[in-house]
This record gives sequence, C-alpha cells and structure tokens, in this order.
Amino acid sequence: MEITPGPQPGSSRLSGSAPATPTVDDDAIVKGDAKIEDMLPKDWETLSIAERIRRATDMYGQGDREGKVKAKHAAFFGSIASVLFRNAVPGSKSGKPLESPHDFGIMVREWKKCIDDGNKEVVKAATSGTGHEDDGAGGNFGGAVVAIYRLASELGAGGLEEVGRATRSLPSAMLFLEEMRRSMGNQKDDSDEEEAEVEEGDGKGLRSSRSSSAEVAHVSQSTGKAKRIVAQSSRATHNGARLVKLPFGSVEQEELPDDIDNYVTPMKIGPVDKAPLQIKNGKVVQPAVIATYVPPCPLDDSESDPDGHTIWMTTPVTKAKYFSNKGWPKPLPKIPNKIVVRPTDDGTGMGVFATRDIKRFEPVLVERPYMIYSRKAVINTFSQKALEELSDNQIAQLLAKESEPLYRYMVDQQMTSEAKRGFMSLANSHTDDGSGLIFGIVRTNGFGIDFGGVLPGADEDFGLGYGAVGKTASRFNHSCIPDVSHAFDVSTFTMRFYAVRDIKKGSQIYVTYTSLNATKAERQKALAPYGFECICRACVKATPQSDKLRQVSHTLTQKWRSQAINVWSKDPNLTEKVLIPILETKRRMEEEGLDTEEAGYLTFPEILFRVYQKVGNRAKMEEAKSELLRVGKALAKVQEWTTGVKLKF
Ligand SMILES: C[S@@+](CC[C@H](N)C(=O)[O-])C[C@H]1O[C@@H](n2cnc3c(N)ncnc32)[C@H](O)[C@@H]1O
Repeated sequence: MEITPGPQPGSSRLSGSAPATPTVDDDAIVKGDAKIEDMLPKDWETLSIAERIRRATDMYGQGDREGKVKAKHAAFFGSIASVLFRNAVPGSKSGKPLESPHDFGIMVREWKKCIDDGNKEVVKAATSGTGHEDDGAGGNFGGAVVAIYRLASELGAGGLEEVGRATRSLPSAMLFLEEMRRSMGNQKDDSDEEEAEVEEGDGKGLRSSRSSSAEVAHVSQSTGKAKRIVAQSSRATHNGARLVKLPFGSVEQEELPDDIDNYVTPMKIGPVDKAPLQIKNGKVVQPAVIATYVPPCPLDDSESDPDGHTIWMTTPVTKAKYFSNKGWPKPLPKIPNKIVVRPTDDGTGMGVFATRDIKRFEPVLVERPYMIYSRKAVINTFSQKALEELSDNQIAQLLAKESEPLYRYMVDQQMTSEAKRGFMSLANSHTDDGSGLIFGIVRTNGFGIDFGGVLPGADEDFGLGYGAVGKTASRFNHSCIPDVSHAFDVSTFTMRFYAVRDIKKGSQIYVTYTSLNATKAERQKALAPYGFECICRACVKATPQSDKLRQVSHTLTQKWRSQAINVWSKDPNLTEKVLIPILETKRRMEEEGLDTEEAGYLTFPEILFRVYQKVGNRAKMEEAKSELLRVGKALAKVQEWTTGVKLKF
C-alpha cells in the first residue's frame, strides 16, 4: 500500500499560495452561520488526505485575521481536521481500514508541522475558539488533538489486530502531543476555571469561551443567575480517566520468522521493590519495568489491605513519583453494597445484578483492580525491524508470546493467594487463538485505562497503554444500552462505576464493551473476539436510521447547544418551531437507549431552557430549568466521586 505523500514545500499556509478553497464570508463565520461544507472544495471527497490537509491549512491561513475571526477559522480548521480524523478511523463511514494508519500518521505530522510553523497563535486561537469538544467529533482544533490522543490511546491499548498499526502511529502522535503540550505550556489549565457567571436572561449566553460536551449550565434558584458548572463525568477530563472496555481482535495464526527472538529485547520484569532507580549523570534513567503492589504489601500475604491490592506493571520512576505522595493511595470510599455477582440464566456465564433499586448517577461499584498491566511496555521491547517487517498478525502473536510470561509473573509471583484464585476464575474467550492462559484472561477482562493527563508522569512511560482487570468490574456483561459508566480514580487507585440510568432491583447491570456511537456492524465486529453476538434491544432492532442516530447524536446535540447559546438566544424572531427536530431526536434517543451523557443527551435541558426562555414560554422554561439543575448537581457529584484529589509531583 502506498503512503500518500505529504504537502510539498511551499504549500503550507505560510507560503502565501492561493487558497484552493471557496472563500467564506467572515461575518458568517463569526456568527456561526457558515457551514463546514460550504468551505470545502467540491472535489473534497476525491482528494488525498495530504491534499485535504494542505487545503485546510491554506484555508486557515486566508488573510491576516485577528481575534474572533482567527479563532473561528481555527475552529473551522479544527473541525475539518476532525472530519479528516473521523474519516481515518477504521470502520467509520468513510474510514479505509488499511489506509487509515498512514493517513493518521500523515495528519499527525502535518498538524505538528502547522504548529512548528508558528504557531502558538494557531493553538491559542483554536483552543480558545468556539468549542472544546473532547472527542473531536465536530469540535475545534483542541478537539481534534484530543481525538488523536484518544485514537492513539485506543489503538495503543486496543485490539491485538490494531497493535501493529498503532505502534507505527503512536510515536508520531506522541511527538505531536508533546509539541502541543509545549506550545500550550503557558496557557492556563482550564480545569481551574470551573465556574463562570452570566446574567440570566441577558441574551448574551454564557460568557466563557469554553464549551464542553460535559458542561451543563446550572441555574441557581436562589440568585436567579445562570452559572456554569463544569461537570465532567465519564468523558475525558483533566483529573479523571474514562475506562474503555478493550475491543481485542482475534489473532490469526501466521508463521513467525525462525529468528523471532532477534526481533525483541526481552523485557525483564523485576520483583516488588527490587528494581532500584538507575541514576546516570545525576539523572534518573528509565530502568526496567517492575510489577509493584499498590498499596505496598509483603509477599507473604501477612499484611494485606482490606481494600485490596493492585499489582501494577510500571517503571520504578513512575512508582517513585506516586509513592512520594504521602498517604497514597487513599482508602476506598465506602458505598452501600447494592450489587451481587452471580450466574446469569441466559448462558452468558456470571453477571452483576442489582440487589436494590439504583437511581441514575448513583455510585455502583468502587474497586481496586487485581492487576494493571501495560501492553505498551511489551510493545516497547519490539525492535524497529519487528515493526517494519512483521505483519499485523505476526505483531499480535509476538505480543501474545512476550506478554504471557510477564503477566504470569504478576499473577503467580505477586498476587495474594486469594486474588490469584479470583483472577484465575475469570472468563477466558481466547482459548483457541494462541493466547496463553493468563494473557487470554487479561484480553477477555481488561478495561483500557486512559491514564493520559490523569497519571502525570505515567505519560512518560506507558500512559496510553495501561489496562486493568478487576474482581467485580470484570464480571459486568455487555450491552449496547449500558446501565453503568466508569472512570479510574488515581487518588485511591480504583475503578469506579456509576449508574447512567435507573436500575431495577434484581436486574442485570451491563457496561458497554464498544463505542456507543458505533453502528451495529461496527459493534458486532468489536465484540466478536469476546465470543458472542450481541442480542441487546439496540442490536435486535437496529436500522440504518438507528445506526445514523448513534453516529451523530453527540455531535448533533453539541451543535444545537452551541446554536442555542450563540444564535437562537440572540434571534428576536425565534419561535418554538426550532425545537421540532430537537424534540424528535430527544425522543428517538430515549427509544434507542441513548439517553446518557456520553451520547450527548444531557445537553437537552440546557437547549430547551434557552429556547423556552427566549420565546417566553415560562412554564416550559421552569420545567427545563429544574431538570438542568437536577442534572447539573448530579453530574457535579459524579465528577466528585469519580475523580479524586489531584496528586502532587
Ligand atoms: C468480561 S467477561 C464478563 C463476565 C463473564 N460473563 C463471566 O462469566 O465472568 C466477558 C465475557 O462474558 C460473556 N459476555 C459478556 N457480555 C455478553 C453478552 N451480552 N452476551 C453473551 N455473552 C456475553 C462473553 O463470554 C465474554 O467473553
């Protein structure tokens, strides 16, 4: 397969070359009336990715723009980048599975170049532009960046079949992110700006320039003022990580070269606390990987912690940083027991069931995992030769081969006998594909942990490649209409699950192993390696329309929210008619089981509140306002619960 060449010298936005895209009215852009489609050249679909990037880059560079216009252009540029990015995701509408890793690599390189070319300004303008989507599904440059990060993370921590490709893309993605971080170094961390007040009914909308899918406008009853509460819950946050069930691919057997041992530098995993920091020229150098207890515990089980221990595959450097926080990890918060693990009656093995009614947003489970492992640590041992010469299947096999003894070491040598029994009793859907027993259990039960930005310092080693297996967490079965969402809390080193809908006593509680916005075909493909075909309501009743709804719900709701803030709230001729498609989508999302924060559903109260307020429908406005309040408070609590106190480094 051919790699599409990058832009030629002189084609960047600084070159002064004529923009190859239609010119769009600046006023329309600032008002938010211009559509991305209007800005795309007619032959967009036929252009190579590199050419699209070149055109988008040129487009951003049109004229000498300042302030708002520049920011808006940056946002548009980012949106286009996001579109490009989406198109490069394997399995997405126009994603081309084989080309995508290369396209992805090219995009990353080009974006990096754009930053190299100048442009703190670009970064600044983009990130303070109109939106700060956290999944890149239609947001700005910042969104696109996070999206790269996320893809890198998902690929890095994702299926075996993706590992080969991911390893080729990750270094450039990481490089890019590093640049981003550096360029943004002087910018204020917006997690500190948690509240921005605006006058209620002043028609100005929220003052802060930031917007995030997980934000809700919170309307204070006592003051009559609208307040923004940044209630980031299950989505990526600065101090909380979303857990993603890992969609492991199956490994097809393919012969490995006879001299396969020459393709890896075998990783030495040291015993607990026995791998000292290596210091060279006064600097700590990255030493061997270790498997360590969190919290520390002697090997003989004599002082085991009632909250459980995690065997953590990490580096001594990262370990030292974490343990330098006095009192870390904190004890687990106590929550009333409301679940039980028991056999299901539908042949799906064990499952987790509610022992009482559970309300939406209630904590369901807090658990320190048995094991946190890093596939990236293993991948790091592959030589360049391996990455270049081996097929994806061979890389996957090599990963399985190299991982098994390391994971076995953690289970056999380090887990307490009780934890080992529990771990070994977990399901294994990888008995026939060449995975060893322990690796098979890990693949069946691991949740990817997006530690990026959450475990500062861990970024430096395997921030994007960690996964966790837990005693109860790994017993949740899958549904495309999940009941719980989850996060990883660093301060207690726990996986946390909370209800995203009301759960009835006695019913089984499901998580999703796939992306909620994937089509049925994409979901089934991701689930295949788990050895079952999903027959949840959403899969059984799937139609092209429900597929579409899943793909667009989050983007659409964010777009409406932004229109409600920026356009409708200023329109003197606004009528309730604007709500017709919105209310219909809301109804369809409820029917589809997409009535969750992750799907964008929790944005509706704010949209409704703003429109009813503007058209003067007081009763409906009050209704939306109290829902907004309720959801805002609940999400803030969830955030508090899922993200603990930040650590110091
Ligand atoms: C992480 S484990 C979940 C707990 C598992 N049922 C057990 O007995 O321990 C994943 C495995 O559970 C089963 N499973 C999960 N969700 C399922 C579903 N919706 N339908 C059928 N089997 C499912 C599959 O065998 C899958 O490989």
